[in-house]
Amino acid sequence: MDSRYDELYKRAKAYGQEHVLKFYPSLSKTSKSKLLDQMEQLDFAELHELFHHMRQPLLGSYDISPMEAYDSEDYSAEERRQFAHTGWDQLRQGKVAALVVAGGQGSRLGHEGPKGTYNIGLQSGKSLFQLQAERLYNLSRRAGRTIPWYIMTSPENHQETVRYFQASEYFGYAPDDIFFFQQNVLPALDSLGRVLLSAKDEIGLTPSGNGDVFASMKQSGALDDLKRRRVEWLFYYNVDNALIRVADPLFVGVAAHHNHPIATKVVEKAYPEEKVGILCLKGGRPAVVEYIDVPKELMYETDSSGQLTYGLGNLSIHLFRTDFIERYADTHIPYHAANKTVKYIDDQGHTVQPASPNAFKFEKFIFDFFPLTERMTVLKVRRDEEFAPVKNKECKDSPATARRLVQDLYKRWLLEAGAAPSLLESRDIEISPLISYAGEGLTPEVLKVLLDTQFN
Ligand SMILES: CC(=O)N[C@H]1[C@@H](OP(=O)(O)O)O[C@H](CO)[C@@H](O)[C@@H]1O
Repeated sequence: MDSRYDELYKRAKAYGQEHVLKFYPSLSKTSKSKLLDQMEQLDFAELHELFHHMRQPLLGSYDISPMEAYDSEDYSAEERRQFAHTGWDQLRQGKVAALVVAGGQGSRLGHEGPKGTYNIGLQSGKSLFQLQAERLYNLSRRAGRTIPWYIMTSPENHQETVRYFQASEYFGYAPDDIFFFQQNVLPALDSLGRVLLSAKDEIGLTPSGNGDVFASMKQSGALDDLKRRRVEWLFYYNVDNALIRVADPLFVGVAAHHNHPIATKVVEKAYPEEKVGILCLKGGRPAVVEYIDVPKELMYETDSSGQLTYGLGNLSIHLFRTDFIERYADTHIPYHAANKTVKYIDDQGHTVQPASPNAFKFEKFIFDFFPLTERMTVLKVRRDEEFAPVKNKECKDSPATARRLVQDLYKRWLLEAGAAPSLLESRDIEISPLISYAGEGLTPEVLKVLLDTQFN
């Protein structure tokens, strides 16, 4: 055995994890060094700490109070104009970039491949990535300046994502203006806190959550790139929202006007059990309580007007000021533990596929950065204009519901632009984001072309 092995064995043993080397003697030379490389990346002390502290409840209902939000529907036409003007100014000056967290696979939707490559079934067959790219392209063209796009993948889908963009010629983007980087990973632990092996020569690793995004940006050079470009606002969003208004100028304008380090968009929850986190104050500071953690009594609590007291749903649409990211990229935010079913290799070397949860996965959540600022801008928007999540194969938040939401919005835009209702009654017309970002620009000429090309 070599000295590298000895050193790592000692390190692992100090934390009761030496079983990961159980099959080492029987491994090939390549497998041996692969396993040792993996071990070198592990922080055994951190894993120990994580396991032994996760049982303490992360939050209780004490300390939580409702939060105030600006309602975009309450803005006058003049205010909207002003905010949009400010936002466009920021875009024109190159002060805005977009960041999509896209580490997930489409497996829950029955799609083999990165979730962003999933097509929700619009006539055009455009993928989620393509819809986003075209919205960004539309804004970039009008701003006279490309909006840099940061794409966080996972080790599982990185190559496929990059290849997909290459094959699509980056949807018209200059490859230099898209920055791919991978999210961090860490091992899953069994009920005794032992690291699980996914093969005799491999430690099972799972993504460490969207809350690690700034750390990953820093490690990958994406943060330096952001600074080099003098970006001031980073528009953060989830890959799975088919109606995402990427880099929305109005939102940027509102955020820049108030100039708190973070701004976020919310919607009124559709029903109390909806699987969205809730925006609130915790100990007087901005926070999100994730849906799995919301205590029942808070979930159903209503105010004197019958509205949910905690009804501000988190859309995963945030703006972060770059100086905030820089300052806090290395700050430790807590891990959330989840009990999951994880396939593993047992001590005899057999593959085990458990029938019930056997392991803990650990994730950081992006919104745990919120309490680091005393105040943030919260903007309530219209759900039917901005939120069409694709999470499940069927029923709620599925491709079918998302597609309906997208088509209904297009229909409203067309009606507002003067299309005859009878024309749209039983048919869907798709509006390319290259033509309209948020319903603008649908002149009679454009309408005519749209109707002609899609009806004939
Ligand atoms: C950790 C995290 O970011 N959770 C977010 C995120 O949920 P997921 O179920 O992880 O997609 O997106 C939701 C909106 O789609 C938001 O309500 C929730 O709080």
